[in-house]
Amino acid sequence: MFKTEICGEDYKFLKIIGKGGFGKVYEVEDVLGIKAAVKVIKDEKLARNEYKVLQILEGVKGVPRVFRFYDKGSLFALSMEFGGVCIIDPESGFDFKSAYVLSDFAWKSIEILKNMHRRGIVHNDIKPHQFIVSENRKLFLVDFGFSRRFKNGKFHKELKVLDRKQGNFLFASKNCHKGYSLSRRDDLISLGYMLIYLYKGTLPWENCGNITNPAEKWDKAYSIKKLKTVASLCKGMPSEFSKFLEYSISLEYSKKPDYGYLINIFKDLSALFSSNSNSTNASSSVFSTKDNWLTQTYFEMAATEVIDAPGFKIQDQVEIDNPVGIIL
Ligand SMILES: Nc1ncnc2c1ncn2[C@@H]1O[C@H](COP(=O)(O)OP(=O)(O)OP(=O)(O)O)[C@@H](O)[C@H]1O
Repeated sequence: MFKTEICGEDYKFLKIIGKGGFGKVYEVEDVLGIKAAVKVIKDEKLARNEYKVLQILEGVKGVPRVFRFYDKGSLFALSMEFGGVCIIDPESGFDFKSAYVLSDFAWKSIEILKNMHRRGIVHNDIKPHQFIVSENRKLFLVDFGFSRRFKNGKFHKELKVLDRKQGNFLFASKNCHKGYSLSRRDDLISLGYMLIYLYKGTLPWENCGNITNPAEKWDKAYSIKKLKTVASLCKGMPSEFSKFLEYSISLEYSKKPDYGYLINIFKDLSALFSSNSNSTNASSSVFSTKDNWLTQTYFEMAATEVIDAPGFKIQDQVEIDNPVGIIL
């Protein structure tokens, strides 16, 4: 239960919006009725890490602004900008089987990762639950508990082999299974698996989730991942998705990804579906004609709205030139 002792009189509790492995996230509102999210965490190190990372990422479009850190001895909390609902929550209303929605989501997620990486941070736990969307379709990435700096000053950190796995077995890269320290490529690979999952609703190693022993679960999932080619994973999807995953997997540990190339892959694909009624004749289309209908609806979306909270300076919002489904 959300206790007033955690945030004093700063917020009124509205509801629980997330129960993760490490704590709970609450939807709250301040005295002015402005919503915020409060994440309560038991593990001090994780909580402080997330707060620090969010401070480093202050102003990055698509990352919630962090307001305060609360230290209550045995419980820690951080208050941040309220992002909305998870993209896979039925309430969000997204149909990721639509080429327009999926490719629009893809390039905007890559844009968030690009801007986060530019600040020297890798997320390390990319999965659908970490993407949330506001009522006005602003897309946010959350949960920076496992995030790390990948550089020491100017130089990329050296690759280490760790004796632990981190993140989620479903979306973890094969590098993660090998115990390698994670870098920019791994955020992209996890996003690649995630795009397939969003479209197909499953991944071939999903059943491993039934294995109760964590080490066995990870090992079994890895053995299946090793056998699956990118082509077989992306079968039935536009070739852009396999291009993205192939490229991300091919990256060396410390190589800076060509984000522009990746963003354009999906911008071009989404443009195919948003431009005109010929969209379903597009060579890469394997999607249904209802994409045209979706395009019409999505084009009516309002431009980016600045969500602000008292005591916080308004960040400059970088305009996106074409009005699209999900706003960064
Ligand atoms: N700023 C936010 N605004 C709105 N909802 C949020 C926000 N931050 C988190 N949530 C919701 O709470 C859920 C859990 O948050 P988060 O992933 O940060 O917690 P966690 O304990 O690390 O979870 P897990 O162990 O599953 O990774 C998210 O999936 C999201 O639905």
